[in-house]
Amino acid sequence: MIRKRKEEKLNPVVAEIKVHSPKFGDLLGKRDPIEILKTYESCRVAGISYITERKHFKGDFELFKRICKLSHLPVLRKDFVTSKVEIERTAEAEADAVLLIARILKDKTAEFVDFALEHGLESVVEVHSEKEVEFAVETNTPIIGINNRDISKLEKDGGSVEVTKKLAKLIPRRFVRISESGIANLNDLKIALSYADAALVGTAFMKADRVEDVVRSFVEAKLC
Ligand SMILES: O=P(O)(O)OC[C@@H](O)[C@@H](O)c1c[nH]c2ccccc12
Repeated sequence: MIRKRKEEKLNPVVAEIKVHSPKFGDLLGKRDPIEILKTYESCRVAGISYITERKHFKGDFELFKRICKLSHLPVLRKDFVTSKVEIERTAEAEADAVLLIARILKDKTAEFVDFALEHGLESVVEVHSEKEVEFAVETNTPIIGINNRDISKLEKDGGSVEVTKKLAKLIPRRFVRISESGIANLNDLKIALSYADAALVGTAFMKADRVEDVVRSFVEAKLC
């Protein structure tokens, strides 16, 4: 008798290929970012995130385009987008989603979300405060990202999933909610996924000695 393989419930984890952090410095080392991508994919993460910002995160738009072309998973472009040209570039790169930061765009957030949707991109509107949640819920974005850190502090603040706990309940369930940043261990992940629909992790994966082991532990952990 062949036992039916029990449907494995995987945790919805978006894995970030984060090559540099203002707080920790170089995260990539001598590794090939495409190998990191393949490792993430082999661990059955839900999606891929990549920061294209150059100055503080050492992003590389050409690498971003390669990631979009090579990955079979949804790819999110993270940057401090302030112009619609950047949305067009994201769409031309054949990405699936673009981060739009409510702190930056404020009352232009809704217009930028619609522009992204018109260009075939999903948007992730990022919030870190109640005020920013107010901007986000007025838009047509399908996804709201709760940044557990204050992005203006460039990661110099710790970042706690308590921010997700505080803001998630202000976000109607018609939105997909992603808890982002400062998710360092399975306890953080458990809290994040108690309030949000998915979790986005970068540093904890990139700093791991054995990336595959840590990513797999996050994706396969029994959290309930
Ligand atoms: O490395 P962490 O703490 O797991 O965080 C990842 C991601 O959330 C973070 O890099 C991030 C969230 N929003 C951003 C906007 C721009 C640059 C980076 C980010």
